[in-house]
Amino acid sequence: MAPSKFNSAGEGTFSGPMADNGLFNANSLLNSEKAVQELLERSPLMETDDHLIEFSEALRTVAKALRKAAEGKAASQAEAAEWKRKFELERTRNLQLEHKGQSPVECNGHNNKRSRILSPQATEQSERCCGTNGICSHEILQDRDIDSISQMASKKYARKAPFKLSWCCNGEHSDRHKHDVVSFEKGNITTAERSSRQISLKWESQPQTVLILTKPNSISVRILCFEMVRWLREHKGLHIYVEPRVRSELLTESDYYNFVHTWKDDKEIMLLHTKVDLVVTLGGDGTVLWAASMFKGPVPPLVPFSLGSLGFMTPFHSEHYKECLDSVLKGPISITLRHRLQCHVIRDAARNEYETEEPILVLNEVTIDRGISSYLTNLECYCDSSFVTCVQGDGLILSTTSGSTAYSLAAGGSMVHPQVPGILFTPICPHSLSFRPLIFPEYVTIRIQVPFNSRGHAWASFDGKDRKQLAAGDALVCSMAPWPVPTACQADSTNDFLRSIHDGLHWNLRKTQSFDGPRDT
Ligand SMILES: NC(=O)c1ccc[n+]([C@@H]2O[C@H](COP(=O)([O-])OP(=O)(O)OC[C@H]3O[C@@H](n4cnc5c(N)ncnc54)[C@H](O)[C@@H]3O)[C@@H](O)[C@H]2O)c1
Ligand SMILES: Nc1ncnc2c1ncn2[C@@H]1O[C@H](COP(=O)(O)OP(=O)(O)OP(=O)(O)O)[C@@H](O)[C@H]1O
Repeated sequence: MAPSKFNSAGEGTFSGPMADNGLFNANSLLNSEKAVQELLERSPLMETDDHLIEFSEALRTVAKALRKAAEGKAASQAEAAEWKRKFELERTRNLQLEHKGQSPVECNGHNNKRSRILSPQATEQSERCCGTNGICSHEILQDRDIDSISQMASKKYARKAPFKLSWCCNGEHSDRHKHDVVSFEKGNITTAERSSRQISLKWESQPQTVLILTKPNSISVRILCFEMVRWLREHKGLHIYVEPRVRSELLTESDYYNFVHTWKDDKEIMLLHTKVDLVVTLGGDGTVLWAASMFKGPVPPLVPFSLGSLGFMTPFHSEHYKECLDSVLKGPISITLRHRLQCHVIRDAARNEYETEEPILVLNEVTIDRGISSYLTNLECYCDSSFVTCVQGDGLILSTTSGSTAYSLAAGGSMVHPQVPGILFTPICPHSLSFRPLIFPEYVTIRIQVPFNSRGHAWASFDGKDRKQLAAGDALVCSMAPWPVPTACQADSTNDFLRSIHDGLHWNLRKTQSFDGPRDT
């Protein structure tokens, strides 16, 4: 019987009596007399074991040597990379100083033969980076040998292909170089600004006019409004605007409130931002959304007082309204620039785009859903000129980062800090297991198209209001609006955001694990 190459466990065995590594194939040896003979003639088993031990020892030594060599190589590569990095840093810094017309900073090393002029700033820098007795990269990198490396490097640097960066806006290339955002001096791309950072508002002259917007049908809001109007007039001497409804309420209360201004029509509302220094809201998040919706263009700074149940965007407590308003009117105040989305509904029936519908600005989100239709929505989504996906489900939310804690969150979108510029793309009940939410950068334009073969209509709603029907062939085009909503912070943007997700949503609240129990020894 021919010996099998595999044993019953599926492991490979050797077909010959003696395998390459010196191990025996027991089956073939037992089945062959010749093999037994051979075995007897060969060295005893004991001796073979000794050889094996010797061989494995030798292998271990070789492996050790190889490992040592590899470790040594990795260490020297890391060291070389570190020196290269320091060298590049130093060279860039010197080039920048040369560019500004200053001589490069030199360190005052103890054994340095070259004469070096040290500015107090440079000495301070040297002491900070290496201590008075240490060796620092500045010192070593400016020795003669390194100078020649530097010359070589600058020769190499001169061969680097030059380039320019330009910015593309709405499909058109602009030659304007955004040096304020990204610099690209001599082939090195560096980001200067990554986002709008924490913004502080400082009044250059005393605010004169305040608009107070209130949640309707709330007694506590009405009482606070009466009180606040009187205080702002008597203690701050401010002009006060309120909605026509509120003015009637004030006048019903007393003729005293005759000084309060209001408006008659939409035309006057359009001009409000030119008259009003500050907007105060008394209500919940809905009142902030309401206030934002009144301004179709620039929005004055908003001071939102919390008189609702949740209050993600309302960090000020109404009990302390005098202290809060005092400090806001004095300034400076930290503000959160809340980006808005600008939405256009484009009707297939219209002769040209933007013909009939005014753009709508949203602070939270625009939602396209199936409304009362019982059919699955079918929405084709494009980002600039690229096809994104087809939404088949209950609908889609295009949200700002401020709105990330509202409907988008309920639909599974991520929470995003409101200062992050971006557009959240969150499906509502998608009929697909793999449809995860996306976040697009702020410069894109998103187009949601109801296909011509759609079974039902879709409905768009803007910050939960103003529902508009979208028929087959209609589209909604959405991009970042140029007018954000500046809201005053209680502390700062990040602190307020974290406080709202902790207090409002009880985010990641869990009982702390007790100290006693199993632990690592
Ligand atoms: N399933 C949901 O979670 C759901 C459904 C519909 C609408 N909404 C949200 O309601 C908003 C309209 O608010 P409203 O007060 O006029 O209606 P509303 O009175 O129905 O209140 C909706 C709730 O959403 C909260 N909210 C609003 N904006 C928020 C934000 N940016 N972050 C966290 N929570 C926020 C409000 O405080 C309120 O508790 C819509 O823009 C939408 O985001 C949520
Ligand atoms: N000045 C206003 N005029 C008309 N409607 C308003 C005005 N202010 C707020 N609203 C609407 O009233 C509704 C409730 O407002 P808001 O969310 O501020 O109060 P709330 O529901 O008590 O607060 P919360 O949602 O935190 O519980 C919202 O739909 C909002 O759009």
